Amino acid sequence: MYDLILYNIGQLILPVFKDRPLKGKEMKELPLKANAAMGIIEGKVAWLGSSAEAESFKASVRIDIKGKVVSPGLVDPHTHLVFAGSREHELSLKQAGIPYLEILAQGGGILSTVSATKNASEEELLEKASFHLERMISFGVTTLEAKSGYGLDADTELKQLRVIQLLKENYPVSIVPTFLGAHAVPPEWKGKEALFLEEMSALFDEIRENRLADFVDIFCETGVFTIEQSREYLQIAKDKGFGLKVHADEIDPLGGAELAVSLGAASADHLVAASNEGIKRLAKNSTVAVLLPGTTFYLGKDQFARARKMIDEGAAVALATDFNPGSCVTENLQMIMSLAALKLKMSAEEIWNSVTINAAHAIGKAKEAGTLDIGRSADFVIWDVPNYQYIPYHFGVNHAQSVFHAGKNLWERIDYRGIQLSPAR
Ligand SMILES: N=CN[C@@H](CCC(=O)O)C(=O)O
Ligand SMILES: [Zn+2]
Repeated sequence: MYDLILYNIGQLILPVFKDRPLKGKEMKELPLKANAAMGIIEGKVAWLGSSAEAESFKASVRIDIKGKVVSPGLVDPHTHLVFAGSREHELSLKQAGIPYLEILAQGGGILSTVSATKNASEEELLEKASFHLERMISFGVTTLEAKSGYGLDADTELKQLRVIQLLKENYPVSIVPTFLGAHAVPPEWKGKEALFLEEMSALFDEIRENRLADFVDIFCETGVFTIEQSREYLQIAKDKGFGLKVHADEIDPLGGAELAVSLGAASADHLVAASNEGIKRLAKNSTVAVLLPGTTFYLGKDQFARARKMIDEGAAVALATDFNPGSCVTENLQMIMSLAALKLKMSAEEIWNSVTINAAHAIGKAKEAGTLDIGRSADFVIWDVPNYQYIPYHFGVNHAQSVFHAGKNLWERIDYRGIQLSPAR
């Protein structure tokens, strides 16, 4: 007796799980089951087969998918979910051509969100993050990463990490916390970056003991932290048992990709300016290149990350929203899938692998998330589309019909109910 049977699935998307991310040509393989059915017991996938076979099975609930698409729950491996305030005033600065790093250097950008976040209570941060998280879920996300990084002092960083813990307790989705205390240099620490990093690394033990973060990340960029500062900081984190992530080569080609690979980081993120050498090293290793085309789009740039070169040379690529209040203000991972098709020239198969299994590898969750198989958590999305290629193709809207985590329905689209017009007079 199944708790739930889905039948008449037009295309069931089943990305391949390996003990490392899919690389290069492997990313073109996207196994699909046609006329499929899936049985769920106690929140786990208990059976996968054909719709015809499922007809005789007993189940508490049966859902007719009507030939549409079912995929694993999407995985968003790079978000800055917890912050206060918003920065719409920066739009006109951007339109006036003031670069992102210049706004930051003038004390705006990340630093203006830092002031707002310092002044917000834990409850206020939780309420705002919950709002954004619910939106992410509505777009089909059931596993995500969430970073701190808008505190840049012990109290506020820990406050953000505690809010991520509360989100984990409040929502039946999987959230992977990352400590990004090294997100910017606070004005009072300008010129004393190494000392500031010591201050942040002094928090590692407390964070580890209280299981407040799985990963440590750093913004390695011109005017923020150098390669050498980043290497030293991340090495300490690694020695303490954290997984590593790097905001790498977003704007200038500093060698962040090379750094991430040399430290065995789980991911190098952004990579818009990654060098040929950096791409070569990614291709030879399993550090996932987490690409954020929404950020390039939102910053109004023409030069996108060289995803084609990365994949063609054999690297593992994942995609994320980078949801944050300054450089990419969207919770919509489906929109990122469209940008990946249009701006990164990725195929639909590569895109799906990038928001499922490879995204899960980038945050250490590939054994639990990113594909569907017997014994795995039943995290899946029912999509109101005729085929998997349709989602990147029809952009800017929400194609999710129902979102499930561990067999539980988290979100359901409300259909158009019609408007009662008063009779014409
Ligand atoms: N580049 C650094 N950090 C974020 C942006 C954060 C912000 O602007 O508030 C990013 O990944 O894009
Ligand atoms: Zn980021």
